[in-house]
Amino acid sequence: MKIMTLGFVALLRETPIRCALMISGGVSFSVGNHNVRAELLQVEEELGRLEEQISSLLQRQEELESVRQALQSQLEEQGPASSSSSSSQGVLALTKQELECYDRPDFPWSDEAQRHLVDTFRLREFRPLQLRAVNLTMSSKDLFLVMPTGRGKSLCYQLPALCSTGFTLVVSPLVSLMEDQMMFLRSLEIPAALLNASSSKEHAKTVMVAMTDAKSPFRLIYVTPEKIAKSKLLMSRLDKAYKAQLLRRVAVDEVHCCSQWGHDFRPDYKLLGILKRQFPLVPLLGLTATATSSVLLDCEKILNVTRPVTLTASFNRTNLYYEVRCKDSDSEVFLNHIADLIQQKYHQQSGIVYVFSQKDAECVSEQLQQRHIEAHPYHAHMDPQDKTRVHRRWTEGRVQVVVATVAFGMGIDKSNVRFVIHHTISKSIENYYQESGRAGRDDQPADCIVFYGFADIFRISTMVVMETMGQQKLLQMVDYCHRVDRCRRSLMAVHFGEVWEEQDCGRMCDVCRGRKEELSEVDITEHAQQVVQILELAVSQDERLTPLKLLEAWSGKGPAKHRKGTASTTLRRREAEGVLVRMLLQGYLREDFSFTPYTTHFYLRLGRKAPLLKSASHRLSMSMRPEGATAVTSPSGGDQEKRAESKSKGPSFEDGPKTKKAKTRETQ
Ligand SMILES: Nc1ncnc2c1ncn2[C@H]1C[C@H](O)[C@@H](COP(=O)(O)OP(=O)(O)OP(=O)(O)O)O1
Repeated sequence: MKIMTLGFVALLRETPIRCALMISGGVSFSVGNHNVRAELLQVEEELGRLEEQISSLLQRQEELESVRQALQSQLEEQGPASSSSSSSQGVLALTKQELECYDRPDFPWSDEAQRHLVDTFRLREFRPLQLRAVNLTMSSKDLFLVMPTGRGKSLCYQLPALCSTGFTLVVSPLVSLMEDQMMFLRSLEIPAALLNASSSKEHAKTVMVAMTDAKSPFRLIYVTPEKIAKSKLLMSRLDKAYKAQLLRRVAVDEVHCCSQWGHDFRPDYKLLGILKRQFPLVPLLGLTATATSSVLLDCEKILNVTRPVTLTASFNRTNLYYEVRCKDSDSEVFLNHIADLIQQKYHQQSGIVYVFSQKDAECVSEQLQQRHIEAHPYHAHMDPQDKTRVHRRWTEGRVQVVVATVAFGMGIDKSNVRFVIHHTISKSIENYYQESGRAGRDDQPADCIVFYGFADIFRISTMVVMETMGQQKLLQMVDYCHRVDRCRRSLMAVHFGEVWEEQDCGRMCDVCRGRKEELSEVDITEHAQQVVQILELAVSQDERLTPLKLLEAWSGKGPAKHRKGTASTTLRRREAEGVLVRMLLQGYLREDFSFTPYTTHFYLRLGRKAPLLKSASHRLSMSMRPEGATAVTSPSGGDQEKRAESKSKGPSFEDGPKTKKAKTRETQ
């Protein structure tokens, strides 16, 4: 941020336009006899240049961040500090050496913990940070554990519960999540209980009595935050249990729900501070898959924990292969493509196909069934019993593919999912990370493939139009799909405040696997100028164009008035779409919406940077991979897979007679 501000001030000083900043903070333009349009163009040009400089400064900032991380880890090798173990207030709870002691297997409880890991949880070994977290909480330290979804946070309180007397109180935000956990614990024969608003009086009484009974079988008691906030009886039982030293640990799942800054704020989580106030000697373990340091700091205050140890696991899922494919506009061809993929590459393997809507879930699953794939739909409007049935049959391996909306999310914990295919892009990178992250929970290789289609951008855009930042987040997802010059992982990492270098990817994305020398930077200025002309014509006619109408006019089709005196393109459809997306991402185009009682319409309009294209010196380019140049394959890809692949690569200006013409024109 600092860099941006300084850069901005310096650039303002250089700005040649005559504008006087008024002391009141307003801006007065000394326009005089100048043509307003010319001056506006100059301002726009200057803004465009500024934006480019800001973007290169941001890139530099990113590079410096990565150098800083490298230097910090060098220091950590030599010295005592560790950023991932500090309390979120920046005061180190434990030094690096002290923390490393918690990886040792010689604590008094270590043998028992190892035995439970293997015999009770049927796992071979701890995943990174699990052992450390177990030892820290067993040593009565307050702990915040930030770990990506599916990495095994639950084990970090469930296993200690088995190695301790008394019980662990688990606060969880969703009854369905608690029920899943209960089912899981039951399958491992671990006695646990659940208290929520719909618990029967009899059941609640049994659980409350058990809290103060040293011989009670329950090792874990799950409650909703509402129950703690509203039930005096529960608090009095917990008080008694505390005094009898039977309340041994408190685990707050989804701890980010405490903070208003977190994305899932739950008002009742704000009241959980009472737990540490009433039971100061009981260690608290806060778990989350998504929390920035400011959110954690807020949680620390709300929960009344002082200087907890914070363990942060990397969000990089190294066993997942990320890939983007272009979606064929012919739905039959596209469906065949998905079906071929599932039949040839994931034969008898379990997977999920994420779709945009309930209708898509039903249609796509039906079409896959027609192609002899055992696929079933899953969406929010299904009967709960049907949902449970589909989920169960899929978990047991009797259904190969679930074709689902995002309703198929929380509580989905099948370990051997070998592929997650996105039939439509997600609405944000964070969403994509979560959804695709349901693959490969067993740490074995798995593929995450997203099919990227031009029209889908606008379908989703109208859906997220009301969400704060909805549009920006969607465009980041589009950027993730559109780019062919940057490692998919590195684009994702930014969203988790991490820096993953290409070596962290290990050639586990299509970009890193493709050959860099095949990429070409194509000048698309003239194409972009043609688009601007068409939109200017529309403005002069007081019309707005949808993306499809714009493409139509640009291809010399549709109503003549939309293309009067403008040039039509010789680009192929996919190439033309690529140019529009690039223009949208770069601010040469912008979105516009209109609302009717029944639907939301989406239009493309001239963006802030569009006037720059009037200047002869201004160029716009786009990185491209020639079609069919690289047969990228994911870990288990075969020959057939390569053939399917070459059909679906991104936009190209380089092959076929049509595009050669376009290329010649570009360089004129
Ligand atoms: N050490 C381990 N080795 C292999 N599998 C493990 C290990 N620890 C946990 N798992 C498995 C058990 C579950 O099937 C899966 C996810 O664990 P879970 O505790 O539900 O994740 P989580 O709590 O981090 O995810 P979420 O954020 O979705 O709740 O990982």
